[in-house]
Amino acid sequence: MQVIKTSIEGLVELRPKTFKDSRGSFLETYNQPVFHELGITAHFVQDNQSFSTKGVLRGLHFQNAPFAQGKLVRVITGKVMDIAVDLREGSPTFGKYEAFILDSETSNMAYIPEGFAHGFVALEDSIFSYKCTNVYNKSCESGIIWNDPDLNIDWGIENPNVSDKDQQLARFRELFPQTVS
Ligand SMILES: Cc1cn([C@H]2C[C@H](O)[C@@H](COP(=O)(O)OP(=O)(O)O[C@H]3O[C@@H](C)C(=O)[C@@H](O)[C@H]3O)O2)c(=O)[nH]c1=O
Repeated sequence: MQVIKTSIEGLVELRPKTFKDSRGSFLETYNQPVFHELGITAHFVQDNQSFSTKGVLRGLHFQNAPFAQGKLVRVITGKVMDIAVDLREGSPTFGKYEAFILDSETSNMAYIPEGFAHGFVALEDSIFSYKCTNVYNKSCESGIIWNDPDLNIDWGIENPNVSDKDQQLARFRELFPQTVS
């Protein structure tokens, strides 16, 4: 398992070793002792899967305490651009984001700790799979509008397919008024 650090503390890309033979391929997507050794000691309690057609954008989502979620994300088929925004107050990279291209060919993953908003856009029809460190809690759901002008995320797409719910999400400066000048 190769770990690639990002400019944001705690946010990493993971590249598992894939074993290929005449039958196909094999890889470990999660191995607790290995992850612990890599410094990812999160305890996962829920696994999710979604399917998105090309052009679908989901996010930017997070859950508030006490149901904040760390996420280990990857695609099973297809390709997405995955976005994680640092919302940890006091973090030197607060309000900054990182983008990952996740695809089934490289089987790479991203580990997104608690305290981040998360979203992705499907660059192909994609099955997206992720482990979470906390369970779903509807009343703790929150999010930021995908095209927020303060976050200024380059999604690389003009008119993504966004759910009605996600189109109603708040602006970054509405949620964090004290941190935006
Ligand atoms: C996230 C979630 C949704 N649901 C239900 C609620 C709703 O009826 C239906 C679809 O929910 P959503 O539209 O919120 O699904 P989706 O937009 O795929 O939500 C996900 O987006 C990505 C970007 C994330 O980071 C995830 O944490 C999660 O928020 O599934 C659950 O039952 N359990 C869950 O854990």
